[in-house]
Amino acid sequence: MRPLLSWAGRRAVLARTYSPGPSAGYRGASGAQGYVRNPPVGTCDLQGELDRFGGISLRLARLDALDRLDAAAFQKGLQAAVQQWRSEGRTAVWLHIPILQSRFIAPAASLGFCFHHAESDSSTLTLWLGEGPSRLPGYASHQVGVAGAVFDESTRKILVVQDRNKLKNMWKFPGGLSEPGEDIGDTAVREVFEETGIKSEFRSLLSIRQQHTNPGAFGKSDMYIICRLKPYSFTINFCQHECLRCEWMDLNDLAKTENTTPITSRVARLLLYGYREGFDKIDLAVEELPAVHTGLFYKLYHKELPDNYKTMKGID
Ligand SMILES: NC(=O)C1=CN([C@@H]2O[C@H](COP(=O)(O)OP(=O)(O)OC[C@H]3O[C@@H](n4cnc5c(N)ncnc54)[C@H](O)[C@@H]3O)[C@@H](O)[C@H]2O)C=CC1
Ligand SMILES: [Mg+2]
Repeated sequence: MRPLLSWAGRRAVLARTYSPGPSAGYRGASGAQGYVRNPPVGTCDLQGELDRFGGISLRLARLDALDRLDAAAFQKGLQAAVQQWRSEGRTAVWLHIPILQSRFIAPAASLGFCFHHAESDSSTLTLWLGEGPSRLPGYASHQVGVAGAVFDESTRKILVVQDRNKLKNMWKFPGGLSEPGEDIGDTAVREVFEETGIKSEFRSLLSIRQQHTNPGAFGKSDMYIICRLKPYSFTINFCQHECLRCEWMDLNDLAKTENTTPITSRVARLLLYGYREGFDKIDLAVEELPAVHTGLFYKLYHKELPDNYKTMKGID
């Protein structure tokens, strides 16, 4: 969550606080423009940035003096800062701690901060200062897995694998977890290639499964998305670490076999229906559209609109 302020604007609202120093005259400067020169050695200069929700973001990586500070002095400084931010009516504190400064996590927790999330090199803790229960948004609630149903219309064969790491060896579609910033279709194509050696291209999205407290999702929920892919190579060279078997199987056989998972069986029947009646009956196609607020682009998946609805011509 980045403040929507220019650097000059942000400087104007920096909330600067000092813990009580040994000598007189060093008090916490209140007000948005507070400033104190030459803070005494051993004190803690905690500058935060105001966000658009009235919260303070405190990034320890940007504070040079912290290298020489011990946990107790940090706790004192943070306590004074929180007190001041509370009196100024701030709603929350976001505390970003680089992994090498993790000694500051426990002092923050003792003041009521809780973990919000962690990345490989940092953690973020929050403290709600506003009225009533916290309105801060939680972190990620799902992991996203994507599989590719690679279907060759000319032979009516579908690409299936058996997972080496499962207790029961059932046929399923190759797939795996999406990487940060990766489009759903790109995950399907990448995972299919990594696991089977088959090259393919994205055609459509076929189904979405949501499952809570999935054992492989570190306590989070799992979103498992199956895409229809079209192959453009056919020689299997499967990954020995992940797969036990890999085959091109007749789609009818996959739709009928009991040696598969319920979701694979259901999607096999869906594909059979699309193959016979037209894929427009089952496909969620993708289109890229511009986002209004960010200027970025996103992918929208939905059933194809009839032409007259695309143009809205001849529609009341
Ligand atoms: N119903 C179905 O047909 C199935 C659906 N899924 C879904 O597929 C997605 C995940 O796909 P996967 O193929 O499992 O992921 P993946 O293809 O991204 O990674 C699987 C590989 O990661 C490694 N790995 C995973 N956990 C590990 C651990 N704790 N320690 C060491 N290595 C580990 C192993 O090498 C494993 O073979 C999820 O969304 C899941 O719900 C998974 C299995 C069956
Ligand atoms: Mg996999």
